[in-house]
Amino acid sequence: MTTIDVRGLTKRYGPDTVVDDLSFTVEPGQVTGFLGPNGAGKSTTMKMILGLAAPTRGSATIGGRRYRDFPAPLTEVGALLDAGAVHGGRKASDHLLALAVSNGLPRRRVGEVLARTGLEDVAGKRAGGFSLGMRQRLGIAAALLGDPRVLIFDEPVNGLDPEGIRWIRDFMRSLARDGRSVLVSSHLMSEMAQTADHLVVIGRGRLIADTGVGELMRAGGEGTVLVRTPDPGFAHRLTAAGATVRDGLEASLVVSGLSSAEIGKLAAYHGVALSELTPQRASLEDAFMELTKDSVEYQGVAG
Ligand SMILES: Nc1ncnc2c1ncn2[C@@H]1O[C@H](COP(=O)(O)OP(=O)(O)OP(=O)(O)O)[C@@H](O)[C@H]1O
Repeated sequence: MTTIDVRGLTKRYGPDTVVDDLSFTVEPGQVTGFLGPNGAGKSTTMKMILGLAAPTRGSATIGGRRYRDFPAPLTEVGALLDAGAVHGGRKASDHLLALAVSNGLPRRRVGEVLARTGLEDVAGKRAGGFSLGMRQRLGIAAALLGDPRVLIFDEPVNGLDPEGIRWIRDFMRSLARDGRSVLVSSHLMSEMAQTADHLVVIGRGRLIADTGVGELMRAGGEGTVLVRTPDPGFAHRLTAAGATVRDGLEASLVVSGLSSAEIGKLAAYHGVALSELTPQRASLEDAFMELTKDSVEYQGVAG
């Protein structure tokens, strides 16, 4: 079982600390989503894990060893940082074969990874003519060549159409089911909510949350309750009972501070008819915005 261990990882570029004392663990058998707004330091962290950038302080190890200490890194860790990094004039199979041969991997792996990523039919086509989704698959095929236990993907769904996103999502999950450790970055909570089991959230280089998807949902707040009633005085009764009430869409009331059961009892006590009483779960997107609101680089101002 191979984990990624990040301990006190710090990276400075000149006066800027872009990764700041970051510690987290990526466990096998699950997809860990690595989330943060643009510029949060996700790519820099991944590069340090992969030995492509040197930490200013701290360490990033895979199964207890640094990336650059692996004699055959591709058999330990597969990574996709930039799907554009493929020689456009080369056929997909030749691209993979060149990688396999130069890394001492068996040639049969080329056929195996082409099959696993559904690229068999286009194996003889030049990568330059591939759609972004196909290039992404080719990058993933390359990452899988050494059959590594650990996989790292930087924003793999960026720019993909819904079908491509679906494919990547299912593929990440299948890699985790194999028992591999999968670290995937994204700046979209909505995407990660459907893909990841565990979330590591950073903002301005610092750890904000290291949590299961379900726990984050609960931490996002107890949510609100949507109430509809023809009784114009009920809002006042809710406030008097300790709730916070604001006007929602189409004459509804958005109530926080009381559960739907408590609101129902209050209505019954006062003989008020309710036409709707719906608990609203805080979405992961809300939880994420709440967590990272102090760390986004540029905040839009609502008009
Ligand atoms: N080589 C470098 N030299 C100087 N600054 C850098 C370098 N690489 C990254 N940075 C800065 O470090 C910060 C973090 O960048 P990074 O790419 O790691 O963030 P990110 O979370 O991956 O963002 P995004 O989602 O936009 O890719 C940014 O402010 C970026 O400008």
